[in-house]
Amino acid sequence: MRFGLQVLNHGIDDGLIAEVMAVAREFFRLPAEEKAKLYSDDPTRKIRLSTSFNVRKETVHNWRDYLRLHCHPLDQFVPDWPSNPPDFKETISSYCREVRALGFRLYAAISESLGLEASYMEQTLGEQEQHMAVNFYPPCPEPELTYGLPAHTDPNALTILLMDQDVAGLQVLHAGRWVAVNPRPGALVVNIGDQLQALSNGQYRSVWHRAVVNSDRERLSVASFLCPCSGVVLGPARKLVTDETPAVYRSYTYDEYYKKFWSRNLDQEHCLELFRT
Ligand SMILES: O=C(O)CCC(=O)C(=O)O
Ligand SMILES: [Fe+2]
Repeated sequence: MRFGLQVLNHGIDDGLIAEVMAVAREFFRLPAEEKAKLYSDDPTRKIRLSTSFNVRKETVHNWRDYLRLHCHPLDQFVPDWPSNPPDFKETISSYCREVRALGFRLYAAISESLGLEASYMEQTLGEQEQHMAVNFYPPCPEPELTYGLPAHTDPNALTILLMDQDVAGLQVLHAGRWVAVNPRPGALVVNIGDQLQALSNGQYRSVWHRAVVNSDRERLSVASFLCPCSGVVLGPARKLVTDETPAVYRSYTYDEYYKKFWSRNLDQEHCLELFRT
């Protein structure tokens, strides 16, 4: 399956995963006045609490609150993270380190599966930024009228998603149909992002996914995004471009891509379509 998968033997301790979900839940239970200090609708902020997807662009809002954090290098960003709940910084930092290492192991496996050097993705994508979205979907009185997150693909390279063990909500588009991804105890969901689709010259597909909400239970998810640095030049790996398989995408910098992504709304055509040769 070349678009997304659930990994079970990921090597991240179950206890740590449970702690991450617990501090995330506690964070969203803080009084609104305390959380309000972190509110911003500016997507360039390195820490911000926001709602919906991109409140500056969209006309229909989504039923989601989220805390977005930059996570690498940790010592640069952690001091500005919430100090309440008290173990937030430590728990989330430990998890960020583990997720990064897992992401790099997945890069090696993906590179080799394409016939590239194991180090190809990691080297090409460069010293990567790592972002996190802690998503909180409150119960929604009219869930048929909106989404938690509408259909989108992730603009980065690879996303590792920790989902609520008790409440389902993620759906992926598979063969033209929306399929629910039911949480499996201890599993992490790995979504291929747009940049791996480009680097693999379309052999890997960044997965269309969305989050639905429900009327009686809140739901949490913690998405970790590995993202190329902004100046990195991206495009199909040279070895994958042949007479039979010409380059599907032109080369571009991640900065150019990311700006394009955030200048649009979700639910439009795949952003990568705008980078075809
Ligand atoms: O909540 C989910 O399961 C999906 C979250 C997601 O797709 C994202 O944060 O990009
Ligand atoms: Fe996503």
